[in-house]
Amino acid sequence: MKANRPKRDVHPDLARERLKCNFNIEEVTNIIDGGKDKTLERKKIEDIALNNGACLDEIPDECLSIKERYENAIRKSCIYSNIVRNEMLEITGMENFESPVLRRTADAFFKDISPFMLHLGMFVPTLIGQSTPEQMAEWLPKALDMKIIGAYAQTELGHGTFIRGLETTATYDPDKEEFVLHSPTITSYKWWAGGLGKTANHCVVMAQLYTQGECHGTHLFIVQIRDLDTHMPLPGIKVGEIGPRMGFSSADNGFLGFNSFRIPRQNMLMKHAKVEKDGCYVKSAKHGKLTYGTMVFIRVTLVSEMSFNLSKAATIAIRYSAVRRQTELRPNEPEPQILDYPTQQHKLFICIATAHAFQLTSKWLWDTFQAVMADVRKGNVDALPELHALSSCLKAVSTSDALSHIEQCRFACGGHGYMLSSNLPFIYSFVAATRTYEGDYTVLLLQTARFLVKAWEQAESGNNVTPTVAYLNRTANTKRVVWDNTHEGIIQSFQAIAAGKIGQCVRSIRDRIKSGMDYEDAWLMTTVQLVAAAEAHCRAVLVNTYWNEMIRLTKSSSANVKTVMHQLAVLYLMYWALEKTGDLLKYSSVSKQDLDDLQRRYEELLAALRPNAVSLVDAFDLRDEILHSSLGSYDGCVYERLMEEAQKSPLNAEPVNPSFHKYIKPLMQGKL
Ligand SMILES: CC/C=C\C/C=C\C/C=C\C/C=C/C(=O)SCCNC(=O)CCNC(=O)[C@H](O)C(C)(C)COP(=O)(O)OP(=O)(O)OC[C@H]1O[C@@H](n2cnc3c(N)ncnc32)[C@H](O)[C@@H]1OP(=O)(O)O
Ligand SMILES: Cc1cc2nc3c(=O)[nH]c(=O)nc-3n(C[C@H](O)[C@H](O)[C@H](O)COP(=O)(O)OP(=O)(O)OC[C@H]3O[C@@H](n4cnc5c(N)ncnc54)[C@H](O)[C@@H]3O)c2cc1C
Repeated sequence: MKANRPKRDVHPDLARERLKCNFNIEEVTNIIDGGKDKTLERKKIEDIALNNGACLDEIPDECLSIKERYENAIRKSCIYSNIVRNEMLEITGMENFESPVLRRTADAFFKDISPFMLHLGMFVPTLIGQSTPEQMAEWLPKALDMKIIGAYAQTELGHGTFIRGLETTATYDPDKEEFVLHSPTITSYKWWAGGLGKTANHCVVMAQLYTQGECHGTHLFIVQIRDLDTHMPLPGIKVGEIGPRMGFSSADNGFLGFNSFRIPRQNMLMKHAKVEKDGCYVKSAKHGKLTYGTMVFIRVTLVSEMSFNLSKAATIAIRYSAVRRQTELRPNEPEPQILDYPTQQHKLFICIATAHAFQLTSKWLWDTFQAVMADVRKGNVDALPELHALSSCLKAVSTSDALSHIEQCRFACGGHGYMLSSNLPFIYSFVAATRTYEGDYTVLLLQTARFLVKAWEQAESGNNVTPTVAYLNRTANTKRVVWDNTHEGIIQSFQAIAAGKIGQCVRSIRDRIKSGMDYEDAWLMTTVQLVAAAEAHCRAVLVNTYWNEMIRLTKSSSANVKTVMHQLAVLYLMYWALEKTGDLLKYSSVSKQDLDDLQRRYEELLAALRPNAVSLVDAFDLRDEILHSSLGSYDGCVYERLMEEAQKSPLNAEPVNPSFHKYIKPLMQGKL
């Protein structure tokens, strides 16, 4: 199914915007991609995948029934997997099957999500992270070659957050050297796993391991659930799709129940613990939570995923705002482009800056993750708690911020932003799920808070703490930081806010314990503050990392690229300082006058960035096929595209809908 898009001239307003650009767009693209080579590789891969037009649908996905949409998604997934397998991995290298380029290119095929996403996204990473070398040799080639298709079935109907509360059991039978998987209650049914409902023939299952009459907690198992030839569920397996959702419409999220279903002993993923033939349980992991490794990996990758989604939304909203004109400023003058309104700039320029902040931070987080995992492979797990705390809060805050900024982008496009053809509702509903999956926002911030409270106590007693909380050594015992409106001063203020809030949590917990509460209740009563403290810590990490990375990556850039990248980072610092004025007043010496000055400088910065706005989103280099937007295409022919998309509505296929004769006419004639 191919559809040709008419080639149009660029809208004159957008053409004029591009003439105003005063920096080298390609240099900024290279910084975002991680280097010139990476940009070239990405473009090459995008050309291979997209130049034959295989991804274009004649009928928009949203106009299809649930079944048609799923079938179309499978059709495209197969085309796309073939391209990935035969052509793209040749360029990235097999080991880079998780490359962001593949993820980005996939968006040209799927407005929503591919049913295969969780196969490459979670099933394969779990095999890599949780298998012994023998298991990896057995399963990984089949998975990478799409000979088996997998899902990640952890969450149950009754429990998602509290993994230790999962109810599915895997009981070892030494006589047959098999595990018996069982779902003892309705709440123990696996629920949510992407691709599980109709697509997968295998899945990774998290279950409570019982052997020799003892429960050893949750472990991971690889389970074949469907016949490879007929695709029928195997006897003892009950599997299906969970029903319509807010988004993820083509991901066939599934349910799964086991009725004493047997799998070979070798199907327990045994990298960190194993069950011997005789049923003896042997733990090799140096850290009890290494079986949660896939979740940490995905949390890390989600930060760059948020940058990507935000860059799409910002590109759509800014190009549209350059073309859209509304309201006379003065009588008889032309209506201004809505991008000229400072309120519109306030909504949108932070989205560009945040996409940069997340992208630069994600690269740093990825390097940190790789370094910690290298240590873990050598048996050193010392840095795992810090990585868990860091990945938890960055996942929580990046998904939450991306979500609210994407909604701002939709607001910024007025009524047309509400159209599915703008793609903003799809981007929003996709990102809405990220705030919940892979660990809910509140739950993950509370994990970070546990780490912060311990770090604060260490710093309070004069001990050195780990790098991301090193600011506590400086600020834990300080009352208020002296306000300084330079970038260093603002970063230090964020650190002071974080330290102040963590300290306040520690005092609240101690006061509550003194007044007779046990530790658990004192902690529980303090959780509202603990979430805020973890968020503040995350903001301190984000501003510091973004700034340092921006300086590092622009060292050899041209002067104007340095300036514009600098402006974006300063905008990010100022935006958040102004958002947190209450905290600044509490934890720094900032005055009303200082805040008024900051507000004025922020407004001047919006004006300074205005001429480069369109070029800054052009620098994200998102092809129209990836944007899927009537409002955001490179040529800016917004109204033509809206009209073109409207024609595709199935309701426009006939001049009179049959319901007129069946219902409306009888109603009009009083015959109903
Ligand atoms: C590139 C990707 C792009 C797109 C993706 C596209 C599509 C993907 C779509 C959907 C995929 C979705 C998949 C899923 O959602 S899979 C299911 C994910 N589920 C969760 O994330 C559940 C969240 N819950 C948890 O992680 C844990 O239950 C929780 C950490 C909240 C608590 O665990 P537990 O009860 O076992 O521990 P605690 O007693 O609270 O803590 C004990 C101790 O352990 C430390 N800890 C916990 N987790 C870890 C970890 N992962 N690593 C290291 N340490 C960990 C914790 O901090 C405690 O330490 P201490 O305070 O020192 O005692
Ligand atoms: C689109 C989508 C795709 C998914 N894909 C998969 C998948 O492929 N595989 C898979 O296994 N799972 C998947 N999930 C499940 C997902 O991981 C869980 O939904 C998520 O971890 C949240 O768990 P929950 O639904 O049990 O929420 P709950 O834990 O029930 O949360 C409900 C509310 O309670 C609050 N809460 C819970 N515990 C605490 C606490 N200790 N302290 C304070 N507040 C708390 C939360 O903040 C939240 O507000 C997916 C979910 C979605 C939405």
